[in-house]
Amino acid sequence: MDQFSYRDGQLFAEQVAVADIARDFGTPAYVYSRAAFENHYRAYDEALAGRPHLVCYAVKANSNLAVLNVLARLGAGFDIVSVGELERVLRAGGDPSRIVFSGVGKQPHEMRRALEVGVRCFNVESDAELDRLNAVAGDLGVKAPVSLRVNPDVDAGTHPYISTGLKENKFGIDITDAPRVYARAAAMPHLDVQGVDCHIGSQLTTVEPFLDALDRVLALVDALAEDGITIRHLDMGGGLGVTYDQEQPPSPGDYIRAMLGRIGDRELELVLEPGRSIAANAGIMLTRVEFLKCTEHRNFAIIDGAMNDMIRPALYSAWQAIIPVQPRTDVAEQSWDLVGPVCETGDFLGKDRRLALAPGDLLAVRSAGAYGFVMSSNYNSRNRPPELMVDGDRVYVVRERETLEDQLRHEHCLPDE
Ligand SMILES: Cc1ncc(COP(=O)(O)O)c(C=O)c1O
Ligand SMILES: N[C@@H](CCCC[NH3+])C(=O)O
Repeated sequence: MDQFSYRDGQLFAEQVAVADIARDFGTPAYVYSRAAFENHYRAYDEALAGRPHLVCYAVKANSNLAVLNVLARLGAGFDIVSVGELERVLRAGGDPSRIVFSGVGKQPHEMRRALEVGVRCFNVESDAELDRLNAVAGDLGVKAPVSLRVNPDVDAGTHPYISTGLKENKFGIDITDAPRVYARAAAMPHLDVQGVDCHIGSQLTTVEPFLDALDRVLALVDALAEDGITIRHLDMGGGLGVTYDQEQPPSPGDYIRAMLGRIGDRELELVLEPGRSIAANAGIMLTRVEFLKCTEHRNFAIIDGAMNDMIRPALYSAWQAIIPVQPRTDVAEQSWDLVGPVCETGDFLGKDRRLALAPGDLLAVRSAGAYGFVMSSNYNSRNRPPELMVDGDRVYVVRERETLEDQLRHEHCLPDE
């Protein structure tokens, strides 16, 4: 069920009129739905009920403490890529034994902290990282639980910037080289080989690339068993896409059932790292029209949200739906480019959108819960927007709007001569 829908001619977030949120908290602003986060997480957890599994929400998609806390309360695991994400999960009440640590460039201090708190597993991406982890674990006198992230060389059929499972990508260990690296890992005194991991890309809208990758990974698991290396868990990463426009990705249930069919009766715990499919459609970004500027060539609606607030359109030419909060019928629909105040031609949130607009109108950029606020910046010295979470008929400020003082706090002029 969509938690952002029209009622009585205006957009609601759960039980709250979005226009009231704009009145009370200003724009631009990110608005999340607690129920949407919960429903999206449960779709994974329920499809895996009855067999060993761990759904590790990919923190990078939206790392707000309230989001992590809502998911932690449901018993979620977490996929992290930095010690910063680790500390966020811990502060939000996440269970360290349900955390997997991914990422190509883990620092020794990050490994140490993760070992101290007892994360579930490190997803290791290179020989050199194995050596580093073995040394750090040795210093602490512990054994580090390890999975190798393999690169299965499959085409995820997604945007090149968010495809990660091809040979030419920086991620993972070439699957053909994996048996050698597993043998090395198994011989290291401070490592405990537990699993295999792969993540082939993001915003995948069909199951075939996942199944191609899975077939290759299962062949590896079977070959390792013959070499005496037992793999206990299989982490298939994240990557399931969402509907931004007309895409029709499989539901988490269909995607999971397809994978379980291939896994068959192998005794493997299934670990998943969904980010976008839990967070994207649990949020909108609210923005207001400042000016309408029509030229001979284009119609620009200049809005108060910009590329610094949401960079996906500028970075990937990503398309996200932009809808009126209070649709109007007193002016004609026209084609508008929705552009922000930042001094870049690439500062747009949408182009050629058919909308009936007047200055002061509120717009909602949909599917903004993932890779939205987390990728925001202070470019042009703009304060980042607040994050608000709706829960039923209540709205909570889960991150305050930044102030100029927040931005300047860490900067210093040179001392006087
Ligand atoms: C290792 C890893 N796991 C999980 C994710 C989450 O992916 P998504 O948001 O597409 O589910 C990513 C990002 O693509 C990733 O790099
Ligand atoms: N940030 C990207 C996805 C990257 C996925 C992270 N591995 C997006 O907005 O689509």
